[in-house]
Amino acid sequence: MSAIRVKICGLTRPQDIDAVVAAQAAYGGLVFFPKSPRAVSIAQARDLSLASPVGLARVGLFVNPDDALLDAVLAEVPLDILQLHGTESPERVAELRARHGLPVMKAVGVAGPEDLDALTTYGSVADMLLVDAKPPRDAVLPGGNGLAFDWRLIAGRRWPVPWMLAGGLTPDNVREAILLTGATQVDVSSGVESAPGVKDADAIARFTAAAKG
Ligand SMILES: O=C(O)c1ccccc1N[C@@H]1O[C@H](COP(=O)(O)O)[C@@H](O)[C@H]1O
Repeated sequence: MSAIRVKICGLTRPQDIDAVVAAQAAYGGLVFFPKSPRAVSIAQARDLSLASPVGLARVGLFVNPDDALLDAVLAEVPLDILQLHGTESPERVAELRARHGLPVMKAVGVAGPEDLDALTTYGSVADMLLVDAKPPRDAVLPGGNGLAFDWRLIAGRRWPVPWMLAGGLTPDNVREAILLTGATQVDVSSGVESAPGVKDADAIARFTAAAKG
């Protein structure tokens, strides 16, 4: 069996959970960022979380969340991992990890070699790293833009914690990305959609099959 673990991010409907489970993805992501076309309400997220089978890790994606938002979500929605996709400092990552008792995956945007130091810094406070493309300066979303970075920048790089590769991955390029970077975990959002915010079950199946080789 392949050791590659796949995260499908931005699930909004019960049939998305079915597709993720059928494709044997390891993680399902729920987006708590109102500007995203994939944003879910707390009620929606609760239903999706409760419909997730044991074995599918439920990841809550937040962008610079304040304590009130996290408290409101976590009071209602069972989550297994917090994904921080904003400009949270290392101190804030450590604080949220301790405060909520959940593993934290910190996203770090990469565009050039100068961005790699941040991975080392966050690798000492987070439980997992998400190595994503740095968003364009004028982007509305800090992720989920379907934008890839130059994978050669991290080829063969390792950090003290597990990590996932993200950014512009698709069923057509994920295998090459894995082979080039050595990633054992991959994350996708827009690359498995038929329209912004609408997941495509067939694309999810093709993505996971390609990732797992
Ligand atoms: O998916 C979103 O809408 C989103 C919003 C805000 C921050 C991050 C978001 N998604 C994450 O971005 C990466 C890459 O996405 P894509 O595959 O390039 O579309 C992925 O890690 C998502 O978890």
